[in-house]
Amino acid sequence: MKGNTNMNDSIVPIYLLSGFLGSGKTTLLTGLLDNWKSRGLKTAVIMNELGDINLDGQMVGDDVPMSEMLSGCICCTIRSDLSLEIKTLIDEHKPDVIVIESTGAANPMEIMDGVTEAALYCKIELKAVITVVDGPELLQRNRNGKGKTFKLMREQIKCATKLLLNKIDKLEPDELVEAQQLLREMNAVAYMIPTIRCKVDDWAALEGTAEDVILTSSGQKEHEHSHDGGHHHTHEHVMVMTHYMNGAVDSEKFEAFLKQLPDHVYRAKGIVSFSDTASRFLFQYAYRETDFIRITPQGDVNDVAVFIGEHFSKEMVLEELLKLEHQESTE
Ligand SMILES: Nc1nc2c(ncn2[C@@H]2O[C@H](COP(=O)(O)OP(=O)(O)OP(=O)(O)O)[C@@H](O)[C@H]2O)c(=O)[nH]1
Repeated sequence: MKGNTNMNDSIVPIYLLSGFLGSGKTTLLTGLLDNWKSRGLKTAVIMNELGDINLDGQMVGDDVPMSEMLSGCICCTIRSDLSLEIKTLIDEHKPDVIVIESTGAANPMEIMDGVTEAALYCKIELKAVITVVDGPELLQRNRNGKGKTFKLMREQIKCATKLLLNKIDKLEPDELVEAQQLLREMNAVAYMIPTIRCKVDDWAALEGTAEDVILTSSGQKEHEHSHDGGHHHTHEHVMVMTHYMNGAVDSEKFEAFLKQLPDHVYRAKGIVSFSDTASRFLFQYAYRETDFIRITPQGDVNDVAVFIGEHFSKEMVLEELLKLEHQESTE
């Protein structure tokens, strides 16, 4: 903190990133960080993952202060700690801006409460709730029955002040119109932009003003999620499986394994070492698509695979993984 003469009298803007699992929140975070950095702003990040390790953190540079809230969802287990996290980040790092990336299964209303609480003892302002929407997924979930997951998606859309309709490269023109209309029905006021890989040209429009947060958060009254007595969780049907890898696996066999995951696993990611390449990879899987990025992990990071889905067989996934590991150790 030497030489930091920041009086810290200014109000620290907070941005909340929300969106369903795999919609593109981390992709957007990377863009926001680059943008703020290029303007000389120091950003701090609060990340929350459902599961016990934070993989998205690997995508954030060493120079960005980051606080990780793991094992659970900000809104339920550690909601009151969120305000403390915010205060600690401000005291220790004096950031110009804070961004909170919430787990895809979180209800942003609860996180907004935590941010509001923090405002009691530090100078912060929730500037925008940015919800990233997976275009194809929205249309599909809207057509095929409207279960709990769809409800959660709608909550995230409803309380947004900024909506990114993402993955439009996977939509036909008429589907794009349909998705835009659907978003407008759910949220008539938010600023909305269609994007591919969350690419935004007008960052200023995304940063927005505080007024629109207040405007939409008044919708909170309609919101039935209660933490007293009933304790309804909007995401109790979401399952997570974490497996720490026991060794390297073959890259092609691993990719084939990902592509054959049960339908109910809608998200997987992790860090793997391949027996046929020298470096480690961050892998991503969302809706039948895989993505591999070569990485040099920060600090001591284990090889691990995390699977998120609704009621899938953890045993079956584990069995397949062990088979892949075993094949390599015996060859
Ligand atoms: N085709 C396509 N793929 C995209 C687009 N945006 C993101 N992706 C891919 O979708 C996957 C998920 O993106 P992330 O940014 O990690 O999504 P996320 O919301 O942070 O995921 P979680 O943190 O797991 O909830 C990655 O493999 C991205 O490369 C897009 O516009 N089009």
